[in-house]
Parts: sequence; C-alpha cells; structure tokens
Amino acid sequence: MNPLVAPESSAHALGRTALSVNLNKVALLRNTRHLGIPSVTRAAEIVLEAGADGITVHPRPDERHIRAHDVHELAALLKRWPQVEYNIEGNPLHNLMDFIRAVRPHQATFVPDSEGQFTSDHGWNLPADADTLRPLIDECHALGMRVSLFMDPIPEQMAHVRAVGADRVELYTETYASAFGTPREQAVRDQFAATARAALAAGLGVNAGHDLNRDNLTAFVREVPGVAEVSIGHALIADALELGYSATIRAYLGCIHAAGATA
Ligand SMILES: CC(=O)[C@@H](O)[C@H](O)COP(=O)(O)O
Ligand SMILES: NCC(=O)COP(=O)(O)O
Repeated sequence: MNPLVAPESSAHALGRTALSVNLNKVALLRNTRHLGIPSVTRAAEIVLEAGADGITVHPRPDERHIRAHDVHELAALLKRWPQVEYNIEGNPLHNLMDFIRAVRPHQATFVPDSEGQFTSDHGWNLPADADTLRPLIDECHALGMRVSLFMDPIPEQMAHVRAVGADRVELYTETYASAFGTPREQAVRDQFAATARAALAAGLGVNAGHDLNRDNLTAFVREVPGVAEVSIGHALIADALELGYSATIRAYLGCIHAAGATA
C-alpha cells in the first residue's frame, strides 16, 4: 500500500465524518473455531460495498482477535479500494511498528495498551510519553502515513499532542458512552467539544472512538466540532449480527448524516 497517495476519503470531500469499521470482533468470533468463518476480508468487502469509508484493526500482541495474516490480507484487499483508508491501531512499543513498516497503512493510531489489557481504557500521558513517541511518529511520517494518538478528552493535552508531531488525536469516547442517557450526558459531551476545539486550534485533526453506537453517535458528531473520523467496532458488529453488515453500515452512515455537515 502506498500511503503517499493516501486518499482524502469521500467523507472528507463531502464534509462529513468518515466511518471506519473496526473488524476486531469479526476475528474474535472467527477464532473460536478452525473453520475460517466469519471471514474478516468478506466482512470488509461487504461493509465497503455498503459505503464505509475505512477499515480499522487493532492487532493485539496476544492475537485474541485480529491476527497477523488478517492485517496483510486486508492490505491486499484494500488495494482494490483506493478511496478507502486503512487504519492500524496498537502500541508502537509492542508489535504495532512491525505492521506499520510492512503494510504502510494510511493512518497509524498509537494506543498505550499493555499486552494483556482487556480493552483500550486510557490515552497517552503527555508530555511524559513524548520522548518515547516522537521518533516513532517521525518514522511513520517518513513512511508516508498520518499518525493519530489515542487520548483522554483533556483540552490541555492537545497542544502536547501537536508538539510531539502527531497529525490527529483520537478522542477516547468511553466516558461519553457511559454518560449517554444520564444527567451527565451534556456536560460530558461539552468536555469532548472543548477538547476537540483545543485540538483544532492546535492544528490537529479529530478522530473519535470506543463504545460509540447507533444511539450515541449522532449527538456526538453534531456537537463535537470537526470530527474527521469515527472508528467503531464492538457495537457495530453486534448490530450486524441482528441487521446484517449492509443494513448496519447504512444505519451508522444515517446517524452521521443526521448530525449534519462537519465543514
Ligand atoms: C482503541 C480502541 O478503543 C479500540 O479501537 C480498540 O481496538 C478496542 O480493542 P478491543 O476490540 O480489543 O476491545
Ligand atoms: N478506535 C476505536 C475503535 O476502533 C473501535 O472501538 P469499539 O467501537 O470497538 O469500542
């Protein structure tokens, strides 16, 4: 994959938030038998044919879901989809950089997970982590890709994200998802909006992800300014078990459309 021709997705061109589908949980189900189904690459084909703007994977060191062969097979598949972005997430101090060097996705998302962590549950600590991250960000840039840092929604951290050389921040949205539907919902969403404004002011692009779903997505995209991309996996794949991949993608794109243009 040649990231030097990384697409500005149709979503960017249309002024709406891009939907990147995280396929971790398809691989998780696949790995419970030695039958190769459900297929990760088939899931990618169907969600892309339904209009998804990107594919995200998080190949954890223990290969509990996405395995090394998935990363490479998806890279080969996406050569047929030049307008689709490939986003690979992981800890660059563990196994992520091997995939980055081999596959050269459009975006690398650095996530500070430990090797056996149950799921992603916190962002980087800046500026403390800056010296460790800076050469890895520089290497990703030299390989021609964008770098996004997975961060908690703290406005004061955004200047540090830019200072270390990252292009985007991925706002860790679990606190928003947990507050949704409670009296704290608006205050928490306001915190994300303030963080996004600080990120944009620092010259960063804004991504978001973790526990987003059909219920909480529209209000987030409507009220948090400039969200370029949401990466969604767990809830979306759960919905697809009920609705099918294609109807699910149309539903999530409908949630984004209902939020209005981001431009
Ligand atoms: C970084 C993040 O919040 C998710 O992208 C992450 O991939 C979730 O990992 P699991 O699917 O292993 O829970
Ligand atoms: N970066 C977030 C992601 O890729 C998917 O997170 P989730 O929707 O599985 O919680």
